[in-house]
Amino acid sequence: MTYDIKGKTAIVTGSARGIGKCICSDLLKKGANVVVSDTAEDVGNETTAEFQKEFGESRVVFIRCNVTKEEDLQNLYSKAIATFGYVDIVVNNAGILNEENWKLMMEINVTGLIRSCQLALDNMSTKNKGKGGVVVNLASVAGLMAGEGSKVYHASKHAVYGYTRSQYLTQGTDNVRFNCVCPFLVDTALAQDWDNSNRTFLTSDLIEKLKAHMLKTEDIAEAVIFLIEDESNAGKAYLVTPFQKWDYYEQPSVLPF
Ligand SMILES: NC(=O)C1=CN([C@@H]2O[C@H](COP(=O)(O)OP(=O)(O)OC[C@H]3O[C@@H](n4cnc5c(N)ncnc54)[C@H](O)[C@@H]3O)[C@@H](O)[C@H]2O)C=CC1
Ligand SMILES: CCCCCC(=O)/C=C/C=C\C=C\C=C\[C@@H](O)[C@@H](O)CCCC(=O)O
Repeated sequence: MTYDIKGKTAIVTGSARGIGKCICSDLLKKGANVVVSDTAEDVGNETTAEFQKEFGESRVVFIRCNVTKEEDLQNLYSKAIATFGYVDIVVNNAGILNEENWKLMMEINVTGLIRSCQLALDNMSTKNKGKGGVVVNLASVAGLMAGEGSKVYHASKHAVYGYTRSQYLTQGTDNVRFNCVCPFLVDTALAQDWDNSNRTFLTSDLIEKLKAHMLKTEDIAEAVIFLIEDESNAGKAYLVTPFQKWDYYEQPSVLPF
């Protein structure tokens, strides 16, 4: 079954630039109203003005939100609802790669994402008189495999994967659909940082190979739109790599019953 994005309202965290910005653009093309949200206020306002010019002033707003701050997240949801009437779609995209400041990375990549999911449920769950909705979380292939150079980043993305799949187990009572997308390396500022910080761990040969296969932000936005529209695969992780056909990641079963 296909979920119709037209006329729906979407929040995308960390969307001033990079993958998040591209997701906003595709959601707008599909007819959604969009909340651009980020800590970077200047870039966020520029991005929003760009979108307003292309898609109309009334369809997109910028709301500043640091996902590590409870009051910012609450303000994000309440202002989005005050502006557009309801929130149907949430893309938890904000994320950093910073092994030195690993506690902040866990706060952004894991704690902030989980808190945003809880607020999505508070506002969208049919148990709370919501109309249901869709949440897509940005995990990574780093959430499905080991990595010598960015161990805490890998741990954070394993957490996103585990949390998203666990939400699926109760989605029947909430009518809020959860999926995560697990991209390979994407050509953004974050990937550039990873390249620099991994030079001590990875051979230059491997780095060159990885860089030669970088995805584009458009690839990830396309995958996110696909997940939002595909109502039949809730709870699953969607693997997006340049090496195979994009597909749902099948985790082996652990329980013998
Ligand atoms: N670039 C890559 O190779 C891959 C990225 N990802 C994930 O995709 C997501 C987006 O990454 P990129 O676009 O590559 O990075 P990016 O660095 O280009 O964009 C991230 C955005 O998040 C914002 N942000 C940072 N801290 C924030 C906070 N506390 N609250 C709200 N916003 C905040 C930044 O200001 C920035 O606009 C991240 O979750 C990342 O882990 C997943 C797989 C591959
Ligand atoms: C790993 C942090 C990078 C941030 C971007 C991201 O989220 C996605 C990265 C995509 C690919 C990374 C590949 C890394 C490969 C090496 O670390 C490799 O040596 C790991 C081998 C692991 C294995 O199980 O064979």
